Amino acid sequence: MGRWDDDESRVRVRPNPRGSRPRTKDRPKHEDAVIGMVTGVDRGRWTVLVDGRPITAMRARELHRTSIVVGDRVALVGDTSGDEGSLARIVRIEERTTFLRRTADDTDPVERAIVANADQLAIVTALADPVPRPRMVDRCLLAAYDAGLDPLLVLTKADLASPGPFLAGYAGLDLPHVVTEVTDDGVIDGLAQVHAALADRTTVLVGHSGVGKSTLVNALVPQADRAIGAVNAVTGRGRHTSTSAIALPLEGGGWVIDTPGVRSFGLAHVDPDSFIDHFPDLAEGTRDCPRGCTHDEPECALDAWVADGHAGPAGAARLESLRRLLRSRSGTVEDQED
Ligand SMILES: Nc1nc2c(ncn2[C@@H]2O[C@H](COP(=O)(O)OP(=O)(O)OP(=O)(O)O)[C@@H](O)[C@H]2O)c(=O)[nH]1
Ligand SMILES: [Zn+2]
Repeated sequence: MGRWDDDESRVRVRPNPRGSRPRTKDRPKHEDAVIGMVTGVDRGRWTVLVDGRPITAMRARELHRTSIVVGDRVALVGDTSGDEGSLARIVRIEERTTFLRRTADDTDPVERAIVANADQLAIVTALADPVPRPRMVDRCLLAAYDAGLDPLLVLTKADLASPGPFLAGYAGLDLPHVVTEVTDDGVIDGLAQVHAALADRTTVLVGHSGVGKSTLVNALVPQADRAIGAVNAVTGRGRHTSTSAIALPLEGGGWVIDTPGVRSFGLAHVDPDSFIDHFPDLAEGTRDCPRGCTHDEPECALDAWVADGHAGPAGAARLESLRRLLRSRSGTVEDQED
């Protein structure tokens, strides 16, 4: 895995793996609060959108170090005018429907919260230059399933390589995907399909450097600079100096959440016993496994099941991928591929 940027909130692992309990105890105190959505976070200041109006806010003392991330719905009190220099106070975080997070690596217990309330994870992968990394994609898929987000593959640079071979690796999964390429006149072919896949949804975009994610975000949200301007007015920092997530509104409805600092997902917060559930193309093959099978042991029934062709031609690679993730998670090997 690559290096990590630390510009995200850190939270300690909690016993509840879904871990997004709202704080309800101080609810009656703030009946006059207004509710907004967090669209950006930077150095202890949150940008919260209320009725289309960006408001700068700080975290109320009573929330202590509770992490508040992009996508969170929060209650604001104090100066909620959004006027220059004004500062509101976040006094409550509404219950989260989903919570995407990661750890720095597969054995590090410190979680980084990434995004709340998203419903889709778009894994942006170039078909060439840089070459696709199926293991990295598998890791993202696992993180998406675990967080309760629907995965979407966005395959870029189709002008350089055909999507067929890469998609064949996922034949057993029937993953939703869109394919794009920048044409000679600078237009993105496939952009309409991307728009359709994102419409009215809150989609987190992740991808390695150079896959064409910025190209895509700029095409999807041409007014991105203005939207980002709201954040800059608050922090005095430009987009390119910030590595934290930012939510951008899509014209027809829905949100795109760009995550410049996130290149991969450490999975220390995910129970290894649940990994197999996040490989739906393999899960069925565990019926004949011995009780308590880790699926990375000689008695595992998956080998025979995959060899019999039940998981299709991609089965062996997917099983290998599952096992590499399991070994990386247990700390026996480091996953060098991503
Ligand atoms: N051939 C080809 N090149 C593309 C395509 N999309 C983007 N690129 C190029 O790929 C390079 C990387 O694109 P970016 O959009 O900057 O990639 P990124 O994923 O945002 O990378 P970072 O900015 O490093 O995070 C640029 O030179 C783009 O012009 C495409 O569809 N085909
Ligand atoms: Zn097994």
